[in-house]
Amino acid sequence: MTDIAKIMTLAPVIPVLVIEDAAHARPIAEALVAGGLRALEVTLRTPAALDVIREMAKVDGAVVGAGTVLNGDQLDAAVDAGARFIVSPGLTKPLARAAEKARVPYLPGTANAGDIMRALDLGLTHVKFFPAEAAGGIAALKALAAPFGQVRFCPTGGISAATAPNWLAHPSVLCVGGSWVVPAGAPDVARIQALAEEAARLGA
Ligand SMILES: O=C(O)C(=O)C[C@H](O)[C@H](O)COP(=O)(O)O
Repeated sequence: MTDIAKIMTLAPVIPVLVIEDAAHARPIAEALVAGGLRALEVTLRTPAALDVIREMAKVDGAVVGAGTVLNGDQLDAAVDAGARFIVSPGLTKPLARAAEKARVPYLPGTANAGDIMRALDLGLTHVKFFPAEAAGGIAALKALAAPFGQVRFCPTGGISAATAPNWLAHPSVLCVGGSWVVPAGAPDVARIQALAEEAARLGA
């Protein structure tokens, strides 16, 4: 199983996907991969999410993960559906243990020094910084990165194509996450591919 560092370095941006209709899954994943984004985070926020993971997992080049995973049952369901990595908005010990048991790469959300220390206690050095803008923005990330030199971040939450380069410029940031690459509603695959191409060039 690929480790989370490899997944975080496949591209500068992990698109965060909220997809209502499993019929949209494959065309969206194909457009994202064609645009250069391979790690795709399907949030478990819609009833279709597990079917979306199943469909996207069939797309060549896509490395499909599950986001908004809140507990071990959801983690197991996502892995059964084909998720190859797991993302959560926060960090709990039971979820970290479930990821370890399932041997699936796991990116937990952290927002402050205590969260990061709990992640380190659990052997997790690669974390999300969420909600990135609301939790203090780049100034907060810089302050947190100083005492945690070994930690690598994926800031997510409130980031756009315009602000992503500022985050990616920080040496502790391997990638950013964001929902801007796939606008809500019926998919416009040409537009999604163009947004993915732009995102794939960020930080280059
Ligand atoms: O729930 C999770 O596991 C998450 O990953 C949270 C998402 O990353 C953010 O909600 C995306 O934030 P926006 O790009 O501002 O829409």
